[in-house]
Amino acid sequence: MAAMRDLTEAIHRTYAGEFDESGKNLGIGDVGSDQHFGWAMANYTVPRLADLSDRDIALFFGRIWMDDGEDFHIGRRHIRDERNDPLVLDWRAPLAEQYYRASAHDRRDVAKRRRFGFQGARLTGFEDENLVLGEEVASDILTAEIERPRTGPMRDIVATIQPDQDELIRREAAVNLCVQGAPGTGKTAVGLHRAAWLLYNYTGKLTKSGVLIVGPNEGFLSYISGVLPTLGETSVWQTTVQQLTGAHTATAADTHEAALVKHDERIALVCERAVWGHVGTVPAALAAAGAAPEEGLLIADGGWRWRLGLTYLEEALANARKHSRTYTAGRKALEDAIVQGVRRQAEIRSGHSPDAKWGTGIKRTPAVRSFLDALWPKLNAKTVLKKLYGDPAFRADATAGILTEAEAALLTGRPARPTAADLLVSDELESHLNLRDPSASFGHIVIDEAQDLSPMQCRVIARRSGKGSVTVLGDLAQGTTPWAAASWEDQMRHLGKDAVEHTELTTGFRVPAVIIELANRVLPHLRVGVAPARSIRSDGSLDVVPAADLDSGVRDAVAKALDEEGLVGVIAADERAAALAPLLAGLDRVELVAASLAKGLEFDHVVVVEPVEIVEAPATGGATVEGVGLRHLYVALTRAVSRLTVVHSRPLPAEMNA
Ligand SMILES: Nc1ncnc2c1ncn2[C@@H]1O[C@H](COP(=O)(O)OP(=O)(O)OP(=O)(O)O)[C@@H](O)[C@H]1O
Repeated sequence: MAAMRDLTEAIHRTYAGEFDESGKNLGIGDVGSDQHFGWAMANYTVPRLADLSDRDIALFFGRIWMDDGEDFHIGRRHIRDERNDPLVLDWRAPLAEQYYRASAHDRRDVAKRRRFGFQGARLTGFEDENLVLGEEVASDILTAEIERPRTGPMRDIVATIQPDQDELIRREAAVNLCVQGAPGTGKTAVGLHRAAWLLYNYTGKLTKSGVLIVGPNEGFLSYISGVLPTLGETSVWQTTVQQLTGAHTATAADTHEAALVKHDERIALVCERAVWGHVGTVPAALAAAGAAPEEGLLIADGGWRWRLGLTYLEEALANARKHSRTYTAGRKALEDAIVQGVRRQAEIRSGHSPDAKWGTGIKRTPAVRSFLDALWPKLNAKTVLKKLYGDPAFRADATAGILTEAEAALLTGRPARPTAADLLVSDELESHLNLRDPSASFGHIVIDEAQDLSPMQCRVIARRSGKGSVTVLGDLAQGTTPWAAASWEDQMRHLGKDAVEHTELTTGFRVPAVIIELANRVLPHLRVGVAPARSIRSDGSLDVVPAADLDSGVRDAVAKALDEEGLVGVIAADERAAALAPLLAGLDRVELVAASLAKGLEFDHVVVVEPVEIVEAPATGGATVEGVGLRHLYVALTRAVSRLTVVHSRPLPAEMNA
């Protein structure tokens, strides 16, 4: 690695020098080709140098001996010798697949596998499996890796990726994956490693179109933010669904009922009708342009007068409707057809074809303009939204047969001060008006906690996916929004993908068996048909502590938790969490988390405070949503890597009892 670094440094010195030199004699605006090249090389070498300077990282974590006598080391990055032969294979290289997938039953030409254990860059041990002899070792290195105390953000799992995870990570780029997985089964880890694998194996295509990771909130994003950079990927966009949909710029709030309607998939139909319903009929448009329908459209062009008959106009309208993907393109097609009709007459009369400037003139004639404005008026999303919200007759037309009258009445608001849901409606309207620039679509989108997305949010993401593929990760049992998905098939339909591979993960890596057993008691009460997690972990501890005084119960539990290594997460109903803040202020290694924001996170030790309050708490926005509290409790109970303490002063919710 030192040799590779030296070489990169030499390249950097050469080209950085050239870059500076070539810039010296250039005037403003001049760019020499050497400078382009120097700039490119400097850009290439700087991140590569940073990558190669990381000393506190093991160069490899595995080794395989093949049947033909060859052997390979597997590591986080490719390392080669001075003859350019590989010394260590990047974990994403095709051959590394054998390291992860080979088993005694399906050896894949692997004779022997060795796993190395590391602490930082220090080798701590190794385990061998002689697959020819049918050996399969329950890996202590994997167990130690999972149980290693958390110090902060999520870590990569490259050294211990399991075969079923590897299969998902390495599915080819065109495949749309939908992964249902119980808590702690590694969904987030799979999604992030899949992004890294795709970027490595489809570099050309994906670095251009981009890979996007969508997460539920900023806390979650910062928790996962370090994983891809440690794998050498810094060019991935990570965003929350709120940022993607613009919801973070919303300046007003909807009532719970209004938000429910605005997030509903039927709004997509309303939007379609609200836009396309503006297209009128030819006779009415002729009348509006001051012409008698039977005369057709009369166009004065200098000394000439042209006439387009009713049949021609009807046909042009039908064609524009049929062949245009968006409303704005349809208007243009109709306008072009009008010019084309006139042009044909002009050619017959004069024997030659008029130029483009003449065409522009025809479009600008008062007759054509007023006819077009009446038949196919110019629109933008804001004006349509304003009409939909502010014009009862228009709204009634746009929603008839789609929404009930009571639901339609909830479609109100001020587009100038939009709510988060108004931005979704606006985005939907815009999609009927104008085609998105295809280059603004991502080649691949990884969507985590996807069960929480509403149909309208899914559609916003779908429009940014275009022809790209998606990896959709989530757990129906952890759905806590009022519009959480009840089925993955529906969710994938909203995401615009019909060819989808569905899988379910059930091997739990995070939560030890004693703790998952408690959470699994709650699972049947959530009424979702998902499989419970089976933990691979027999360690861990669970304490249920009744406390006469909740505050002192929490204080004692936290003090005891701090006796052990690692992070302590205190999870309480949102209001209770706010009240506990002074009690826990300034404590090192302790994080206080509102139950509604605990999703996706994990801590070595979790203290769940007064479960019954978490069950009773209203959903975000103050509304009562059937069953959401119990799902928050299920999420809270499944955040512990090693130890869970439940502190309660009121009786436990009945669902927690065996
Ligand atoms: N193969 C593995 N080797 C080591 N650790 C792993 C492995 N797979 C998962 N883990 C660890 O298990 C924990 C849970 O993984 P992750 O957060 O990806 O699960 P999840 O399914 O997204 O959970 P949730 O649904 O609760 O958000 C993480 O600490 C992750 O690093």
